[in-house]
Amino acid sequence: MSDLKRIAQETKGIRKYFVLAIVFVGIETLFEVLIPLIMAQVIDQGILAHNIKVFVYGGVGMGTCALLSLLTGLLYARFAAISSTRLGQRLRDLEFERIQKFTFTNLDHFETSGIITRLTSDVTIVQNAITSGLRPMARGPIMLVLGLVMSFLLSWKLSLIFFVVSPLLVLILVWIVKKVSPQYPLLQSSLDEINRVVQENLIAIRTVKAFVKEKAELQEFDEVNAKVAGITEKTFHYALFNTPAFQLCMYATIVSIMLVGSNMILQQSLQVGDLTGILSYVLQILNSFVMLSNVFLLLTRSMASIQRIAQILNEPLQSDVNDPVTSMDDATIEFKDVRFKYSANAQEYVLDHINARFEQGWRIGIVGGTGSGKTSLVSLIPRLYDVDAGAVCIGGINVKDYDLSFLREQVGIVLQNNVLFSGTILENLKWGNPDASLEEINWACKAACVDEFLPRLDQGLNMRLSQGGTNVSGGQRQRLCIARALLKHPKILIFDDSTSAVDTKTDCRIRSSLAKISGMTQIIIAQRILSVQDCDLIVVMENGTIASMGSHEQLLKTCAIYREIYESQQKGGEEKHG
Ligand SMILES: Nc1ncnc2c1ncn2[C@@H]1O[C@H](COP(=O)(O)OP(=O)(O)OP(=O)(O)O)[C@@H](O)[C@H]1O
Repeated sequence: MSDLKRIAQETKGIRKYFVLAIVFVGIETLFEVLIPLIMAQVIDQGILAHNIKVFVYGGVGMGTCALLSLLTGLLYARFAAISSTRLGQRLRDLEFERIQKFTFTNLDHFETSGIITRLTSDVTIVQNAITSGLRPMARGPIMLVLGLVMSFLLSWKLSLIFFVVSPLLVLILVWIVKKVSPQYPLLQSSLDEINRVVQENLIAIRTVKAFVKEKAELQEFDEVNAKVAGITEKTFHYALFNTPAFQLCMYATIVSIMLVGSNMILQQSLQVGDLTGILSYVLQILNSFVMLSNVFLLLTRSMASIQRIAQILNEPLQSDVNDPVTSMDDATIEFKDVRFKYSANAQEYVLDHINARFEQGWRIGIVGGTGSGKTSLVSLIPRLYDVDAGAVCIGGINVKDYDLSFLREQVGIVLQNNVLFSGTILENLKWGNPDASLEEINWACKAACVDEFLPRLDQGLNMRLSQGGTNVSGGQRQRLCIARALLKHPKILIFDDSTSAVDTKTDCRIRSSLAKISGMTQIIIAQRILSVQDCDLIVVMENGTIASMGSHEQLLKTCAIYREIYESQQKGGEEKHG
């Protein structure tokens, strides 16, 4: 219920359409319910009593009711469509806005496929609940109550039959709802799974083809597809009982009313018109039960989706401090006894007791084995993740005290697997700084060695990149990402193994251009010692701790791990050249 409240809070401006839709469907139902009552009068006091006046007035009355019912029905449909469309738009906006504020920790709580389902299918289900559910939800109770009142007015004795049949129908409907409702969350999570398989396959389609894994992929898809079909079948298997249950009860009631009613007509305690009227109300009353059970099913399905949408809207974000710092005079970075792990339940810290100081304008190299914590360490600087203990400070101020957007503007990061977006190369570069002049763009392209391959590309800066930038090589992509980050003119620039796909000569050229940029604190994570050996400080990571720090020469003398990496790379280099 709190999830429903959460969504309801966000429906300002839409509620009036929602209320209007309910009001019009209510009026539509009232007119519809009046028709059998007038019909009973027309038969008894018009046709059977040969009173032409009652017949004509009754006919006009029924026609007017039908016309007004049609008109209000149309108005209902319009307002229901507006509420549903706008609610869908609002929910997608809210979710997307929230996701943009997510940190990596938040993102770790969701699968990408689950986020996509929550933005698409779950929103559609909530919208469907309005378009298909609002009408029966309003009509059901009105028809039920008015139908009962009217049939009691016509003949209370005959109407007692409803009290025998209705509980039976209610029991069947409750059983169906109970069986079906637990299936809906399962159905939505199985849709997540199908999205995941399709998404992974499409993203890694080149790898799939290179490993000739099409069959295995097809099999995995078939399995999740069959799972979705299985759950859907199970869900609708129970839901299908609705119609036969309704028909059974309806025919049982009609037969009983006909039997008792015709007896009453014979004994002259009931008129033919009243019996016809009651028979129409039988249909209305039982129909309203089925409508209500369908609404229940729709609501349970949309409640499952509302809960999933609310998970995104309620995901706790990194809190901004009250008076956030929005200036950075000094880009010196300090790690003060930092401890960090990705999950609160994890046994061991990924980073443990990290103490280090990187002076402003320094170039800091970070090396270490895979999984030693290099990426995790630099992720704490722009608060992609937050420390569990200790503090990361920039210019003596805790990163948590900075305005988050400001902090991230000051810290550029070129990730290991940075991606480009569909659009031209120029648009991609300007993503780093929309106001960048052509002069600045040329400077960044030169520094990142993009100028080496740009003239060879079709249309140069205006070449269109495909989604993810897959129509340029890995090394070219990395260089474009570096140029993009340079255009941001950050105070701190982090390169996370971002020249791994670039040849050694180009890597060397990029490094020497970067060395010329003064005042910017640069952190370079690299596998190759060659990429960091001229740095002011080199940090050697091992199992989440700093094994050693110093210059290249110092580390060669004092750090066995560093020496080992260096020597193995020297040997590799010699063997290659030999
Ligand atoms: N999002 C994550 N969730 C849980 N554990 C993670 C996550 N990212 C990394 N880890 C774990 O944290 C540890 C450190 O990973 P990290 O990526 O910082 O290492 P690294 O030194 O940068 O490795 P590499 O050189 O391979 O990139 C590893 O054991 C890794 O499995």
